Amino acid sequence: MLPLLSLKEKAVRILQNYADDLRKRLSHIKLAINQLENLLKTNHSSNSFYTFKLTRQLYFDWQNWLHFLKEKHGFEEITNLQNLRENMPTKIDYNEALYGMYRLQSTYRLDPAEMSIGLLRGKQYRCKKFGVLEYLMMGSVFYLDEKFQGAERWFKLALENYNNESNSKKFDIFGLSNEFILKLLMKAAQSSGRYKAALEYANKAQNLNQSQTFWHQQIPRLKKLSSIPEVLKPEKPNHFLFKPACRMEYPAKKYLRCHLLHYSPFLQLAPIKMEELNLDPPINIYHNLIHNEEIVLLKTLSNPHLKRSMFFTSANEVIEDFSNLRTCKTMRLKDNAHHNLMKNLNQRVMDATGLDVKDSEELQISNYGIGGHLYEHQDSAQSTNSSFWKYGNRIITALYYLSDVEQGGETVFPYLDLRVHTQKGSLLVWYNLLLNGTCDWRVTHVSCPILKGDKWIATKWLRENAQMFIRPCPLKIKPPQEYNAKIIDKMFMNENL
Ligand SMILES: O=C(O)CCC(=O)C(=O)O
Ligand SMILES: [Fe+2]
Repeated sequence: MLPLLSLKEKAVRILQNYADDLRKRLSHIKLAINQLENLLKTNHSSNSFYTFKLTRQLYFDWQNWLHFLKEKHGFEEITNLQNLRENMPTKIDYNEALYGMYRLQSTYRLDPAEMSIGLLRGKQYRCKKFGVLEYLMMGSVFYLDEKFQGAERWFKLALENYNNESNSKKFDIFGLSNEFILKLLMKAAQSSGRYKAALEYANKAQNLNQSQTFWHQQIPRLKKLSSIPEVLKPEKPNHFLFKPACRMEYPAKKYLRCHLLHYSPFLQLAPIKMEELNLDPPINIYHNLIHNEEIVLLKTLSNPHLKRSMFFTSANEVIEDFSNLRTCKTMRLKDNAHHNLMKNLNQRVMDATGLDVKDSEELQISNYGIGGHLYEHQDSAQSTNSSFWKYGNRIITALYYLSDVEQGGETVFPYLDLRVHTQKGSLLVWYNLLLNGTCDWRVTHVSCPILKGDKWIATKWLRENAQMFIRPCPLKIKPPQEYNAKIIDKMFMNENL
C-alpha cells in the first residue's frame, strides 16, 4: 500500500509541474490575445504609426508566437510519468484487486450501497467512497460473470452518482456519459429477463438523445419483449464452496475441552495451552506458541521474497495470471534462513503434536491482503506418482497465525461445521490423513476472503514416513462416512440460491 501511495504522490507532483507549465503558456497566449484586441479597438488605419505597429505585430511578433505555439512542452513531465509506469500496478494487479472486491461482495452478500461507503457487515470503516468509475467496474465484473441482477444494482449506483456529480465533464476523458450507463443498465436488465425495466432505461436514454438511431431500434424490440409475462432468468450457479461456507453461521460444538500439555520435562516448566476444536478428525489450537519478536522476524525475513502464489494446471503448467482460487503471496523459508528461530518453531510443533518434523517441508509464509482467500482444498495429495511422495503424504498441517484479522480471513472446515478465527500467536493443527494413510475428505478447508486487515500465516506440513514408529498404522480402522459430493455440496450450494 505504501509504495502505491508514494507513487501517487510522485505522479501528482509531476502533473502539478505540467499544469504549471500549461498555466504559464495560457497566460502568454492570453497576453497576445489582449494585445491584438486592444489594437483592433483603437482603429486608426490612417495613422502611419498605427500601421507600423500593426504590421510589426502581425509580421514580427506573429512569427515568434507561432514558434512559441509549436514548441514541444511538458516533454519532461510526460517522460517522467511514463517512467513511473514501470512501478505502477499492472493489469494483473488491477484485475486481482477488482476480483477481490467482487469476491467480497458475492461471498458475504454485501449490499453494494453499504459496501461502497465502507460499511462492512454492520461496521463502518473510514474509507473513500466509491465513485462512478468504481461502480461501473464492479458492475462489469458481475456482468462478465453473468450475474446480471448484481450488475444492474452496481450500474444503477453509477448512474445515480453520475447524475449527482456537479462536474460530470471530468468523465469525458473516459468516454463516459449517462447515455452510456443507461445502455449498460438496459443490457443487464434484459439479460436477466427484466424487459420492462430494460424498456424504461431505453426510454430514458432516448429522451436524452433523440437523434440516436440505436435507441429507436431498441424501443420497439423491448416493447415486444415486455408485452409477454416476465420470467426472471435464473442466475448462474456458484461453483465455489468457500462462498456459502464463509458466510455460514456454525453451531457451537459440545464436549470439547482445553488441556495443559506437560508431558516432557520442558513442557513441565512451560506447558502448552491446547484447545480442542474437533475430535474426529482431531483439530486443535495451541495458544501463545509464537512470540511477537519471532513473528516480526518471520515477516522481515520473508517480506522481500513474497510472490503472488501461482496455480498449476493438471499438466503442471503455471497459470500466469492471478488466480481466482488462491489470492495471496507466499514464499518458503529454508531452515538455515535463521537457524535458532526455525529450530524453535519446529520444536514447538513437535511438542504440540508429538510428531517428528524430520523430512517436513520448508516453512511456508503466506500473506493475504483485502479480498485474499484460498478456495476449498485438501492439503494431502491424492496421486501417488510424483516426487512429492518421497517422504510420504502430508500427515498434518501445523499453521501458525502471525496476525489477527479484523473481519474475514477465518480458516473454515465446512464439512465439520468449524470456523477458526485467526488468533495471532496460536498454532492450528489438523490431521489430513486417516490412520490407514488415506486422505480424509472431512478436513477440506478454505481461507475466507479478508474484509478488513491482512492475514499472515506460517505453515508447516509434516510428512507421513517420519512418523512411522510414532503413529503406527492399525490394520483396521473405522472408516468415516463416504464422501458423497452430491449430497454434501448440495447442502452448501442450496444456501447460495
Ligand atoms: O490460510 C489459511 O487459513 C489456510 C491455509 C491453507 O489451507 C494452506 O496454505 O494450505
Ligand atoms: Fe490448506
